[in-house]
Amino acid sequence: MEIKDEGTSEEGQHFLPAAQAIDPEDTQFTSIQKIPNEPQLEFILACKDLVAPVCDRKLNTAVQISVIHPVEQTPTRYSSTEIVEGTKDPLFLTGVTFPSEYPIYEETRIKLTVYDVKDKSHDTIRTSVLPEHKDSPPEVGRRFLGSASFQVGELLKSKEQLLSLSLRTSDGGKVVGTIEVSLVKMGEIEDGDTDHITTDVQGQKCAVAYECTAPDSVSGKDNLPLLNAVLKNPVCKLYRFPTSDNKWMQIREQMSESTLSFHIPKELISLHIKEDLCRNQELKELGDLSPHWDNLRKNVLTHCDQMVTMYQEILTELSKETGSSFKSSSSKGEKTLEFVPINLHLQRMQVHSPHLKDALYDVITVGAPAAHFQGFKNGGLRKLLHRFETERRNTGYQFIYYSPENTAKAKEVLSNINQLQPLIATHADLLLSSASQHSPDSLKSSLKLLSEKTELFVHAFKDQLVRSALLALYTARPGGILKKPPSPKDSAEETSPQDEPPQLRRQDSIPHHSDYDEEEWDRVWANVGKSLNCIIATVDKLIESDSHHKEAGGGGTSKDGDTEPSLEESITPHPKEDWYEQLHPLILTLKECMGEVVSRAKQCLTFVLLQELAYSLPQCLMLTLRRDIVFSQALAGLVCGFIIKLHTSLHDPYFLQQLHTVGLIVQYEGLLSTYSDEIGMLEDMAVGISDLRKVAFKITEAKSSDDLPVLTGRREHYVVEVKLPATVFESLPLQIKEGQLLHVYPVLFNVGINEQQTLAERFGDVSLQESINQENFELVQEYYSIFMEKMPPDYISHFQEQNDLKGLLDNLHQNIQAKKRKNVEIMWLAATICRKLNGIRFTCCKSAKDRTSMSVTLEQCSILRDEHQLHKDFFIRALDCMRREGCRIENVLKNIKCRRYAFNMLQLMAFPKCYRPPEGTYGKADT
Ligand SMILES: O=P(O)(O)O[C@H]1[C@H](O)[C@@H](O)[C@H](O)[C@H](O)[C@@H]1OP(=O)(O)O
Repeated sequence: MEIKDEGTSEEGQHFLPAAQAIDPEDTQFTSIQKIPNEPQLEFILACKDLVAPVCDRKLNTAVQISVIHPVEQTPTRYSSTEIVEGTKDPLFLTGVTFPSEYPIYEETRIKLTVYDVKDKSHDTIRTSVLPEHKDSPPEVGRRFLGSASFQVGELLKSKEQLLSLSLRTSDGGKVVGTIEVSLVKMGEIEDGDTDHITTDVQGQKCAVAYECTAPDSVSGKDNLPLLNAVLKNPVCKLYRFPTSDNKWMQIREQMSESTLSFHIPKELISLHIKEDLCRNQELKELGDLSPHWDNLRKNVLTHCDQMVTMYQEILTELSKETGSSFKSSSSKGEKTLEFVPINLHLQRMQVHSPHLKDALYDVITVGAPAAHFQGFKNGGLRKLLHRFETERRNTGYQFIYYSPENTAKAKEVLSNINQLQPLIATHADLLLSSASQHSPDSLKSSLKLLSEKTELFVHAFKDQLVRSALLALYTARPGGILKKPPSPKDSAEETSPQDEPPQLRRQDSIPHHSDYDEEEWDRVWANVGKSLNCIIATVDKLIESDSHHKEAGGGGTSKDGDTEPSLEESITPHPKEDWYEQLHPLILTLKECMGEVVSRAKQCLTFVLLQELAYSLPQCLMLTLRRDIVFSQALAGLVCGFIIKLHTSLHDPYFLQQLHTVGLIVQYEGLLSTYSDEIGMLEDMAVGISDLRKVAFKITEAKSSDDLPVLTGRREHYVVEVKLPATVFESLPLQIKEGQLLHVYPVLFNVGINEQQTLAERFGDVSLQESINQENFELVQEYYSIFMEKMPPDYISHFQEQNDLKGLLDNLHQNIQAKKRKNVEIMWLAATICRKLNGIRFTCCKSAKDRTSMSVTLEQCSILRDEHQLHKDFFIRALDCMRREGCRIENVLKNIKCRRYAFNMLQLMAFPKCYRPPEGTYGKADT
């Protein structure tokens, strides 16, 4: 017989009935005193002397927790405990926690309903989220035992912060046992008799006494505004697990979305639009070209303009998503959301265990950065880019081949020019203003800055690429005919644009032209240096004659440039005018020379970019789009991970030192299979992650409390400016405060674990995974060497004592070499190495929903076992608690509105054992 509970709406912390979340009447209720960002209320549950209605078997019990808001009568399901098997005195390891945002008051009632679960496979019947739905589906597989309720205020004011409530049958009559509710304060200790606690190994007992140690603050409070601006909609879970010495540890699990999911893509797309508009303009300003090149340019411009329009449309669409901080797995193929990372969350575990320092473990979970809308029929970026480059190199009859490095160099020089030219102009104007003030000191310092920037400018053109590009452009002008065959000795590395025989189309050829005056560029370029030298000489002369003038008793010039009028001044031309007038024409010449260099260099380098775009339109632009999309998803995750890492580690001076001297390792765990579409996803992901090397961070002082990071740069190099509150910023090392760029070292290790991977291993190809793991192992080793070299010796000796990093690296290497099937050891070792190196951890699968959830919960429990002495007999129970009632099942719910991991039995048989979820939590789900 199934006994139905009264109608309640679906549980789920995000899905509060709207009225409940925003009701202005809430103000009439008594708020719970709270610490910022800490949960408002946490408690744990245990039952005693439960009476089974029919003595057919031992009880398997679970408690469902519902909330009755003061103005409402109906309970809203909030959470559940795990199922405790075979006892009438169950002690639940899954507790209850209400995050700081939750509308809960002293007047709020909590209802506790105890069920006897007969069939675990039916336990997750709560398949849809219908908060206002009053008629719950029939409770298949479990029967109602009894319920009790209390007001939050009663618990808070209770003597020992413990309530012992009678459980009654649905008619409110018969008492069927007692339920104990104990308030928990993370870091404080609970006493209790836990003789009957069930373990993985049945019959084990655990005498438990909480011991009180002062909670160590692990979350810099000064820095909270930053975190609050970035993290949204937290889901919180609470557990208590026994330690190997039979004490309790408390674990709080938290999962939050991030506003950066949308903010970073929007910033990035704006930059792409800016960059591409500028390039398109430069293409238009290339001047006259011969018909072949002119047609090519027109064609390129048509496509490029279309691309810009498309980026603008995507940005417009994204801008409509104000306040969004989450893209669900079911939206992964939506065109307008392609730049947004899939299901991005911070997964945090906070541990308070006896005798040990409180600890935080963060993993960013996110769908593998990949271009789902474009699809994977032809593979992903790693393959597509390689194929594109090879074909381009070998098909040079319509354009000149420049290698990706040279194309990147052309972009870099162009960007340097665009930055330096206005800067030099400003310094030149400042020099003139110092001259008009007749201020020798300020003149000297203006000159210094002008010289530095001009030297950088001149230096930017010291490249063979500029010369070869100038010649190439010359030949592409109307009437520019190639008279001589290419000569390898003058090589940059281009192939000829003309229809010459294939043997002449070599990688290192350069167009030649007999009429081309190769030295002309040298003259134009040298003129900048010469005019700077003239300015330097004139300034020296002016300052020298000024000091002679003063020595000879002339008009005094005070240090700050204020002049005192003298007799001599009144009869000789005013020195202020002299200085200005002498320098003014020289500055004009410098600007003119610079203008000439800029115009020539811009044109010829833009011509190099034209070559990149000319090949295989529009595919080449689609490839850029694909790379931008994948990079955007990866970048949003990275910025989120960086900010969170910064927030949690700011108090650690060694971390800060590591940050500016070494940089941070960012380790991605991939669970994709090397089969079918996921090959393409992995190929996208590998490029997206390695492209993150182009990103550097800079920390600046925030002007307001919700300052979000700002992105600058272009496709080859981005800087993310992270803003910290003044008080925190002040405490940073000087190098960071001065704006030193902070680098990241992204690495990816992938191990496919599902049934598709079995197919890949048996009948397919796993070489992609093998080469990614090998390549990335080398990167980790490189990072480790820099770390050992740059961190201070006293830190290193302590670090080596604590951690056998060398051993872990050797072990990882052996496992990668071993080529064992589904060798998950690789991921565990890589994650451990990353944590020990103070890095940022990521876990990804296609949607970051199912496999990722298995992996992060396994990682959490492994950490509890290895670092916090989780009782070994409770490992599986802890894992099941987290998978059954923890944050990750909420993650599944938020993504697909169904509380089931999307695995079937067959799939799970292919999974390594510890990646299989507990019975009743998986099944067919419409993903
Ligand atoms: O979160 P994932 O593990 O990528 O979700 C997979 C799941 O592993 C698989 O069993 C299922 O058949 C679906 O393909 C899930 O992917 P969705 O992207 O459809 O959620």
